[in-house]
Amino acid sequence: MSAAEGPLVVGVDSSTQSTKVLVVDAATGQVVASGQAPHTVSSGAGRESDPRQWWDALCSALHQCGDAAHEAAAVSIAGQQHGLVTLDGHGEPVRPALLWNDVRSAPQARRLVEELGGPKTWAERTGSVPGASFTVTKWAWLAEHEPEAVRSTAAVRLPHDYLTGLLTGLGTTDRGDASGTGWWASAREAYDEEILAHVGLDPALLPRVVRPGEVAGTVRDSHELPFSKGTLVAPGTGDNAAAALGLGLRPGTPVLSLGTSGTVYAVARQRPADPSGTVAGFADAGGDWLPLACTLNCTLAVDRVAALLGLDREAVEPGTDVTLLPYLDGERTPNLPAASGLLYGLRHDTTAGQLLQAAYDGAVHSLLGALDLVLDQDADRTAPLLLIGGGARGTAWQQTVRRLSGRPVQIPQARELVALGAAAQAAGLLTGEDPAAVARRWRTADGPVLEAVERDEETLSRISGVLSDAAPLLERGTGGR
Ligand SMILES: Nc1ncnc2c1ncn2[C@@H]1O[C@H](COP(=O)(O)OP(=O)(O)O)[C@@H](O)[C@H]1O
Ligand SMILES: O=C(CO)[C@@H](O)[C@H](O)COP(=O)(O)O
Repeated sequence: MSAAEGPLVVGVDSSTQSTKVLVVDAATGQVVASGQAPHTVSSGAGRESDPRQWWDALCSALHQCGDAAHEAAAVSIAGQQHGLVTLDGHGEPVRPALLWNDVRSAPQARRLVEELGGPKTWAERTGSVPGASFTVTKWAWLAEHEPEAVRSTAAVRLPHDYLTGLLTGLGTTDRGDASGTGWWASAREAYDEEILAHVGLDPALLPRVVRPGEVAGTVRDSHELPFSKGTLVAPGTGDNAAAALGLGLRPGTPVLSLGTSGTVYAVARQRPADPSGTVAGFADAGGDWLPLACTLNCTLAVDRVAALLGLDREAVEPGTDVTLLPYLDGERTPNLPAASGLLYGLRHDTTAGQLLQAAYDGAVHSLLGALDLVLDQDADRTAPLLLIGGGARGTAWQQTVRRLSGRPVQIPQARELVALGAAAQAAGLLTGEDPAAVARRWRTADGPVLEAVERDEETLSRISGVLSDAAPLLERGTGGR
């Protein structure tokens, strides 16, 4: 037996690049064991992953935790948002999942927005104007390009629903992840039958939306997993909503997450409805909301630029006039799905380190541009930005965010806040507490605060200028996609 004070809980983050598992002492928040296993994502025109690989990665990461997972009393799965998982009558994937960063459904997104009343109507109805990341546009793309796959589909799931379903044998989701589909009416907190009918998706194929604090099921007999039979399974949620739980976030505190995606968000009491489409009006995993803006190009894009230059990711040099818009995967914020990377202002004396700094600046510019739109009128605009995600460990990321935001930046010492948020949700099932209160009790957000420095307005306006002058090129794309 472990020397834990309380029952053990398991939190899972099944994100784009890997699965991370934490076994946590519910009494103290101490991480007693952890595991991680990678995923592969297709390259080329689309971004797809085989859902069975997420399950294998989960099994592998859990086994790395040894006996601790076997002792756990509850588990919760958080996952990358939006991905379209199509299952056949035997629960097997019909085809690989279409991921959040696959921009092939941009034409379907434009068409759906037009056909069903325009951006304002969509924002009022679902909280968001769906872009290519949203599940509804991926379903529309599939119906157009692979109608036989649609005909073979007996169940539609999001990544976290798929894994939760394999644990429990039941089809469930939660309000946080459901709000990223584009077929969940945020005003009514129910599936939107009219939108579903419009895209030809039978609501019977969708999972039941489990309420916050409700048990989604129990772990069924599985020789593959180190869980005990009967371990409670929490609703789970999307990864950003889980990180909000994991930070014990209170309304109005801004978070900037640097991972495969870049995201900026806050918890809000008011239901968001941004007709510009920049802010997605997600529900959080409790009873509140999670206005959020997301970029497709964050740590991977900057790491790619570093690799092209043959530099370590920290080898930045200051003093650049070069602008690099790192839209290697197309972009979502700003909404430029056909865009590719753009370099402007190169001179004989530009150094490789300056080019790398320009990539960081370009990635952070997009996120900070959306920050004011994410925060509502009650937010404290001088409060520290909480910096999380794999990139938050990098000095170049920390200093770029600090310089371009002009705000204090707090770096929580706890790592893996998505998995910690899932663990807090699992702990809440056992203790009856609000999961965000559990995370506050665990002091997950504690960490050093970097003082504010003067905001680098010159760089911000130079990037904004290039972005607006290059708009026709970026909108048109290179034709390669
Ligand atoms: N020490 C570090 N400094 C800067 N970046 C880092 C560091 N460690 C990891 N990263 C970045 O973190 C990214 C992964 O972040 P993570 O939040 O785990 O991603 P995701 O959850 O989207 O899979 C990697 O792409 C890598 O660039
Ligand atoms: O699409 C979004 C948010 O709307 C992304 O944030 C995904 O949820 C993927 O997350 P990571 O794998 O980067 O954590």
